[in-house]
Order: sequence, then structure tokens, then C-alpha cells
Amino acid sequence: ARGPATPATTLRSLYKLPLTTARKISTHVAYLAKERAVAIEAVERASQVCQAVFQRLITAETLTKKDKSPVTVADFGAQAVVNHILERYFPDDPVVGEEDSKDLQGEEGRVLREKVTELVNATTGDAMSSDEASCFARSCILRAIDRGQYAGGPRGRHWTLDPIDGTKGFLRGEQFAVCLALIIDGQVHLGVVGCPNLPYDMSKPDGERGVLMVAVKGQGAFQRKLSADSSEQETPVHVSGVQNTSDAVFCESVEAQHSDHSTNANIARLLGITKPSVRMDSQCKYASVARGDAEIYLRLPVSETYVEKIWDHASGNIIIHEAGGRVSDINGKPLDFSIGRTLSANKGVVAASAKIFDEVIGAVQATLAKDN
Ligand SMILES: Nc1ncnc2c1ncn2[C@@H]1O[C@H](COP(=O)(O)OS(=O)(=O)O)[C@@H](OP(=O)(O)O)[C@H]1O
Ligand SMILES: [Mg+2]
Repeated sequence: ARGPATPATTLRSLYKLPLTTARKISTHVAYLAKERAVAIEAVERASQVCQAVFQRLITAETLTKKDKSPVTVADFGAQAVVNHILERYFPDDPVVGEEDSKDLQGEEGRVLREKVTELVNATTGDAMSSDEASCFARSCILRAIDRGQYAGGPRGRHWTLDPIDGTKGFLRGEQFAVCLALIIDGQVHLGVVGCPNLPYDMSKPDGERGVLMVAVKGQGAFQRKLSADSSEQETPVHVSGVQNTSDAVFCESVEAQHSDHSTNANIARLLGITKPSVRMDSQCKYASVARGDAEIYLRLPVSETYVEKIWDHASGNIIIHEAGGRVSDINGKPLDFSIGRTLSANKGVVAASAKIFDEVIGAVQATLAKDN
């Protein structure tokens, strides 16, 4: 007698495949399929929260005063939305998130808490039941944000979230990203980066903006239009085919405190690079290398004491690998996501297409040896 239909038996009858082949394909297709879909939904919703804040709260006045409060509202709102969606579908998965609810608590946090609650309800109202919405209006918003307090580590699965990566870029109306990744036994298995201000096609820099990039271990990296409906096509992305480093473009942080521009420039010189660097905030730099807009991402540390955070690199790391590139620290050591909330075993970050990666690390090492 026939048993219930499984993904494998469905594929076998659909495509007239031998069962062994259908089984292989079905495992491949199904691996983290639910996590992938939920992560995309969460990043899309959080990106909408950020864009709503940008439109409503950022004014000429907040910019001239260098007022950071709009980004604070968006940061908390985006983390609340992502954590809420993750809890609904994966209640047992802990989250390592950048924010905690301290600043929203008690009488002192009341104004900010009300702003965040109002924002989340306005942007996600249609996605929430009335019970959920009224829960958000009470205390659930704080609880959702604080689901991000997990310590991380080498065992089991956990998510890591940067609700707004590139806060300064966000305030300037330039590049920022919503970044969500799934880490299993210390390795990144799924990464999503939402880049609301990144042109969809770099050959048309003034064209449509908003890119979502996604990668699952072993399945390649893809981009789609942010906020596209789910039937919209995803297209695979690949790193650049440039073989000669002198033809390469490199990208780096906008902020000189986050990455050493002068050391980056010395490395570029050694590689024969003549084109100016592309300065861009956030993990959009990883997305740019993944789809071949640039060949190299250099993040040479400025401070001896700063330790990189896992949420600033996890999604970008898997997207680069799945697009055919490589990522390591400045000594060529893979980024170690198994330690906890930080990348304490690594110093700095270098990402490049696989063909030129060894040469880039060689130039990084030679430059550092000369400087010391
Ligand atoms: N000292 C120091 N060194 C290195 N990195 C630091 C440092 N201080 C902060 N950060 C982290 O940098 C994140 C943003 O850096 P980016 O390179 O992505 O953007 S930027 O161009 O520098 O704005 C930024 O992420 P967000 O806070 O999410 O914007 C920080 O986590
Ligand atoms: Mg960040």
C-alpha cells in the first residue's frame, strides 16, 4: 500500500524520477526552507519599519542637530518585529540581537516605548492578530526585544540579528542593512541581508532601490527585490571574475573609526589598485562583493581593543561564501562564530572573490609587517 505523500514521492511522480534521485533532491531543496522563508519575511517587515521611520521621523532638523533618536526608534522597532516573527515560527530558537529593552523600561522609557509600539503596530498591523497587537501595546514589545539576549556559543542553533546595521548610513539616507543569520553548532547556515537603499542593478545607480540577499549553506546566494511579493524571481549572485587585482575595486567603511582607511589604502596600492575605494556603511559591503560590484572588502582594525560582533558579519559571511568568495580575518583565519556574541578569536575582516583572495591576504600581511 502507498504511504502518505512525502516531498520525495511528490517529486518522483511530478518529474518521473527514480526514488533515490528524488530523495536526494528533496533533502537539498527542503534544507532550512522554512527558516529561509521566515527569515526573508522578518527582514522584509523590519526593513519596512526602518523605511517608515526614515520617512516620518528624519527631518532636516534631526539631521542638523545630529539627533540620533529616530534611529533608536527604528532599531528597537526592527528588533521587536524580527524577534516576534522568529518566536512565532521557531519558539525554541534563542536570538543574539544587538539591542536590549533597558532604555524602554519604566517611566524614563515611556515616551520611547510608546513611539516604538506605535511604529510597530502601524507597520505590521496587517500581519498581527488583534490579540498580538494589543499585547504589543502592553509589555510584549519589551519581551520581544529581550529575546535577543542569548549568549551564543558552539552548540545548537541560534539566530543573530542586527536590526539596523550602519546606523550612521541610515541617518544620512545612505546605505544600511537589516541582517539576520542562523548559526548551527557554531557555523552560519543561513543569512539574509535587506538593503533598502542599495540600487537593484549597479549599472543603473539611479534606478530602483531595495535589495534582499539570501544564502543557505550549500545552496548558493540569491538576490531579489526587497518587498517584492514572494512570486517575484530570485536571481543567483556570483562574485566578480576579475583575476588581476589591479583591475579590482575595494570597499571599506565610511567611518574612519571602524576601519583603518590609510592601511586599507596601502594594501590597495600593493595590489596595484588604482580605482578609488567605495565607502559604504553596513553589510551592504558584503552584498556588493557577493554580486561583483566590488572585488574586495577590507576592514583593517583601528583599535587594539575593539572586538567585532557576530551580528555585524554572520549574514555577510555566508552570502560571500555561497557567491563564490572567501572571508577571513586579517591573518587569513576563518571568522569563528562559535565563541559567543563576539568574534573574539579574530582581528578585522577581509572578503574577496576566491580567485584573488590569497593574493589579497598576502598584501594585507605584507603591509602589516611593514607597518610594525
Ligand atoms: N571601533 C570599531 N571598530 C569596528 N567596528 C565598529 C567599531 N565601533 C562600532 N563598530 C561597528 O561597526 C558597525 C558599522 O560599521 P560599518 O563598516 O558597517 O559601517 S560604517 O561605514 O563604519 O558606518 C556598527 O554597526 P551598527 O552599530 O549596527 O551600525 C558597529 O557594530
Ligand atoms: Mg552593526
